[in-house]
Amino acid sequence: MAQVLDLNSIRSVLVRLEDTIIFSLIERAQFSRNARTYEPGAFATELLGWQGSWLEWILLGTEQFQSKARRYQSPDEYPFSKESDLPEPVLPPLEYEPVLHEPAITNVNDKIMAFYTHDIVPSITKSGDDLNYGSTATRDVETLQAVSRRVHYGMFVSESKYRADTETFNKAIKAKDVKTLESLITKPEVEAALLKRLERKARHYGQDESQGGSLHDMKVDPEVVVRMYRDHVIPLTKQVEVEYLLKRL
Ligand SMILES: C=C(O[C@@H]1C=C(C(=O)O)C=C[C@H]1O)C(=O)O
Repeated sequence: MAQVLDLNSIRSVLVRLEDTIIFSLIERAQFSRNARTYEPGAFATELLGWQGSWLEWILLGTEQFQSKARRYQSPDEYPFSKESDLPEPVLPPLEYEPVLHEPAITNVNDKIMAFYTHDIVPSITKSGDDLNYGSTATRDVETLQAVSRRVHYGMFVSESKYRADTETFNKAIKAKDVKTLESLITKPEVEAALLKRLERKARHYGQDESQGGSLHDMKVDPEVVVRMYRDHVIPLTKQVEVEYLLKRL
């Protein structure tokens, strides 16, 4: 009998990542849109002969260095770059107690990159170009990695739910019944509480209590944060949960 995986402690990680993600969005919002950061073949090609975007170049370099520090041997970390482009760690492998079912692991970072660059960046930044391409890409990488951790943590949620009711899940998995799996993993009350908490946090962070008002430059629009979770983060987390279950047996 597989060991119980405590869903409440898993959910507390998701709550903590809300703060990380809101603060990383606030940091990114300090700079202009700097659309050239995301354009393949813009200045990154002139400068580096790199065919992708400046962000992709910075992301690859960051992930290659972090891969040497064993980042991607952790079961809650998934790279945006191709695994074949990442070097082996310089540190010896850590012996993790296997929690996730390895063949069921899925990587949806391409979808995270798409919604972040096409929807979120334009929603939290002022239009224009302030030439801060280094800071822009650095803040983008921090935000993308935090959102990636949050979405892929859905596999731990899924494993916990699976272990708590294996028989019910096995029936739906064997029937490839996606609708039933979606219904089994969906907790509307958890989602509703999360969106309310998120709105409160985003409204509060960046406030200067001593001045009684908000530091306008230190904030992101709480509605954008709520929309990001409602329309992208939560649906993608649930997709990860279902895709994980479909490959669980
Ligand atoms: C993450 C969970 O699974 C689903 C996804 C949620 C989310 O992404 O916030 C919240 C509740 C569930 O619908 C959970 O049950 O906590």
